[in-house]
Amino acid sequence: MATTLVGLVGWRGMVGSVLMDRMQAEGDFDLIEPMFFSTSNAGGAAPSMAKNEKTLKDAFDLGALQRCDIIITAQGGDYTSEVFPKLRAAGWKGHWIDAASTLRMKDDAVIILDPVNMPVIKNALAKGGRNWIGGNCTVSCMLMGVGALYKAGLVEWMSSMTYQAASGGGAQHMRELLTQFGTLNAEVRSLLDDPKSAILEIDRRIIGKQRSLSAEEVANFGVPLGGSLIPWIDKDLGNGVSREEWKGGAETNKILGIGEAFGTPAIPVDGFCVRIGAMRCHSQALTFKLKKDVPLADIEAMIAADNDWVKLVPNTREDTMRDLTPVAVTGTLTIPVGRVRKLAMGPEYLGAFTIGDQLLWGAAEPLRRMLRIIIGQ
Ligand SMILES: NC(=O)C1=CN([C@@H]2O[C@H](COP(=O)(O)OP(=O)(O)OC[C@H]3O[C@@H](n4cnc5c(N)ncnc54)[C@H](OP(=O)(O)O)[C@@H]3O)[C@@H](O)[C@H]2O)C=CC1
Ligand SMILES: N[C@@H](CC(=O)OP(=O)(O)O)C(=O)O
Repeated sequence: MATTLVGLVGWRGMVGSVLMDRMQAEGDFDLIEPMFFSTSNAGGAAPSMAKNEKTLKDAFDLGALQRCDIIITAQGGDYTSEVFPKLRAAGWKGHWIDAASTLRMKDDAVIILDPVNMPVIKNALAKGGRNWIGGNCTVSCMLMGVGALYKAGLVEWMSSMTYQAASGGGAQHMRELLTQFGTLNAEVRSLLDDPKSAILEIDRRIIGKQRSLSAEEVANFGVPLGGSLIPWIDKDLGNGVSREEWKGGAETNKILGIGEAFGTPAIPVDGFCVRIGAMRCHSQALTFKLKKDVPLADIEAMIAADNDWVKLVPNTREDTMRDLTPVAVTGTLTIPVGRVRKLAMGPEYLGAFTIGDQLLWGAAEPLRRMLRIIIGQ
């Protein structure tokens, strides 16, 4: 059988680079013939993973794209909006695997997170599905951690309070955060060097600096993030809900194959999404109302056994501080779930805290795994 020709668009961006690393680490390139595309450097040299197609193709060249059996894109929503409809209109029947949110809620698209929703993916594949979209990073990381409770039909509702990293906004946001930290540090460096300096003077200078950062210094986030937080992520839907918060409910249900579109009642999922000064891990505090009182040990066992990446962190101070932080999780596929305990509201109320690297399970990993599912490896 001819090797599957896979078009790669957005491979040098932040999500794309993580995707390339993972594909190389897992030997995915051994199974495919890659064709690399660019929106800015068509004709340039393709990266070292190229085999027969050694030059970059124009990412807007429908003819070149149509040659591909599968296209994986991490180029962004604008690219998807521009190219995808034209490709389908031109009769292209290949598989489209996409990191952007543009197509997620379309009826003919599946949000891919196979350790959680393999049955939904398999069912769509059997029916001829061809549009496979990575989920919102916060939702994907949450479901990798506590999907077991949903699969067991135990969740009446869930509320999540998130602590989302700068990387969710893109590379420039990560740079801006670090630049702000540097500016703030420089503002009080001499006072920090002097152990006898007054902390309230340091505090006064820091807030003064934060409030006077130039427009350039907050160009990406809009307001200071270093030493602060921003309780709004993504667009304002006009009803008091941010688009990131809306995705929590809409995407969780769609991933699980429940809700109106599937003829079953949706599970209410809601909360507040907050940007904090972490680099690339999204953390979230979860509150569940369970349908019944389940012993804590059974809940812990269910979570721990759900998939190969989830890691139950014992609810102790020491374990939490060692294993349940963005610093511990960054760059790994491990999804720790800790602080699991019954809440004071009653035996059906469960609390948990989970963290995921939003560029791995939150973006790149589901895409390369979908490629493997399609090619049957
Ligand atoms: N950031 C995130 O956390 C997540 C992002 N996504 C989605 O993934 C998509 C891409 O996001 P992200 O990877 O952050 O975007 P980037 O801005 O890092 O990359 C997007 C494209 O920008 C071009 N580009 C221009 N200058 C540079 C440069 N200096 N270095 C690298 N690339 C450059 C590249 O295209 P070219 O090579 O053609 O010039 C690249 O493919 C978005 O749709 C986003 O919604 C999904 C989940 C999480
Ligand atoms: N909105 C997420 C990142 C992201 O790209 O999400 P989505 O793939 O749903 O657009 C964040 O800012 O943390």
